[in-house]
Amino acid sequence: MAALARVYGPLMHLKMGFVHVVVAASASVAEQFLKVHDGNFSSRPPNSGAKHIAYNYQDLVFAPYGPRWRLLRKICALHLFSTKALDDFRHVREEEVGILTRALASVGQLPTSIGKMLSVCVTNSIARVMLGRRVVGYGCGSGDEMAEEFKAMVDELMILAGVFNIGDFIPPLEAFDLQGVATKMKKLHARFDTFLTSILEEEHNIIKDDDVDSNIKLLSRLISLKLKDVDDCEGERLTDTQIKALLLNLFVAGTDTTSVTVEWAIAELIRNRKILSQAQQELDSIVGKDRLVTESDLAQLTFLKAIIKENFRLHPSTPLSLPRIAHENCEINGYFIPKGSTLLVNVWAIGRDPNTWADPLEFRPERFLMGGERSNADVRGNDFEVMPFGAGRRICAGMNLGIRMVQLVTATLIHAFDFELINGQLAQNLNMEEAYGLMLQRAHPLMIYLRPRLASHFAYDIVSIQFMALEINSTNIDDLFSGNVEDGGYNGPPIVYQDSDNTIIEMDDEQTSSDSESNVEGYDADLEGDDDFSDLEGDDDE
Ligand code: HEM
Repeated sequence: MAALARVYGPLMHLKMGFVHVVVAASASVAEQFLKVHDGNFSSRPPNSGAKHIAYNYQDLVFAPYGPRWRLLRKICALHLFSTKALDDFRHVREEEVGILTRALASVGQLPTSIGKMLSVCVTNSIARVMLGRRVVGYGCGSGDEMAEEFKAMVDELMILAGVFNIGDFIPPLEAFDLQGVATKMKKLHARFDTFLTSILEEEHNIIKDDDVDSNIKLLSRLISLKLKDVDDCEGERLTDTQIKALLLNLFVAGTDTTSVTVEWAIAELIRNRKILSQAQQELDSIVGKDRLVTESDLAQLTFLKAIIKENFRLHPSTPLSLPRIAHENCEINGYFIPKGSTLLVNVWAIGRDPNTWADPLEFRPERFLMGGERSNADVRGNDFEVMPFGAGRRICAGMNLGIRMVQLVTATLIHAFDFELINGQLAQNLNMEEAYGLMLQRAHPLMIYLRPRLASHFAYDIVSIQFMALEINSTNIDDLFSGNVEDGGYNGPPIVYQDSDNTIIEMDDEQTSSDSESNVEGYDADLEGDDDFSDLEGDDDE
């Protein structure tokens, strides 16, 4: 599509089956759609994934713009992604990144598929916040059925989401399900629903048992919001189905987007050694070599943040963002856009547009530093030249969490390790090919050796855990500390903790062992409403 735009211009019309698709491929055209005409493009087009997997549009990602979307979005903005909510769970992310670091350090001389490890770290960070438990382990061939099932479902969902389903573009053929996509989606939905229903039922029981601490988990908070009215949502109330759909969204939208971004960043840094050592110098001077990076260090890591922005420019994890649909006819840059057209914003092409960026294919974080060509540019939807999270009303709901996680994990990895390619491969020959799909995956997963570079006792042997704040149940404590790969838990040397009085506690062996029917509503039912959420979004200013 980027190549087509070079021939046909930054505003293109494609006819895909019965569907009119318009593609925006320059910053100024994207601004027209996502700022000037954002209200007209604030729903997503109908699609089989939303229907068969996402509880028939009962989720946040695909809900039509209207009261249901507003309710879910407000709940997320206030309870999940506000600065306060993110700060409350900062320790969980730091602990999970600490566990990742330990796991990577314990791999020793073996090559590591870094992307897989990153995915486990991000998934568990979200799971512990939402559910109070980890759901995937670092071990392979895990004996933990739930973890195995979860991982298999997410992998299958990613494959199905990337399939070009003919029925979505030629509606009369939808019923025939020529590729068998809808059938696979329905089966996958049933598995997800069993998984999510059991989690929800368990949580309902805990709340009935009057567990005072359970409200720490965000899932309990969501359940407690079920009976409450939320302003401007026209009496729409949260249902169990919507809670399950939201959980599904958070795991699917929040995990691979983040881990894939970090994997690209590490690949870029391996190819650009000078930039890597400049970042390591910054980290050594601000964090030192005796501990891991924390979220409170991030504000001071100016160069690291420029690296992350440059990486978002070149490797946005959803290269065509998520589609939108025109609610009414409109005119953009003199072109008539008919009602019902699908909008794709080519975020990938915009980030590489030679009319905007000097040497667009070069990895040059300095462009985002003082005196650089885009020193003030941000990636939060205000600058249309670089918008990995989209923009406007439907901008990524988890953006603040995504940015924090990408910054923290990338900073920790480059601070704690040096990287070496396998088989004596030269950095300049590293294959940077991209795979086709909804998500911008690497065609060749990054395989590397990791060489620890910090004082080992502090950085790799101590994970500072505040026991009081931990929300993991007993089963999952086993997973977390298990030295047994078969359990799907952490497999490394004994973990030493520091309690709140800074007393070092070494864990001994004993301690270390171990309604799926959607509430179907007319899709077009509630496209009205005109809200600006700028006041509600977590203001996670750098
Ligand atoms: C590097 C990390 C991430 C990237 C690059 C990313 C990117 C995006 C993009 C491009 C969109 C579509 C925006 C639009 O239509 O304009 C989106 C939507 C969304 N994202 Fe993210 N995302 C990331 C992380 C997360 C995380 C961590 C979560 C939650 C745990 C999340 C949850 C969502 C949700 C719920 C939506 C739908 C919002 C709506 O339709 O109102 N994302 N994301």
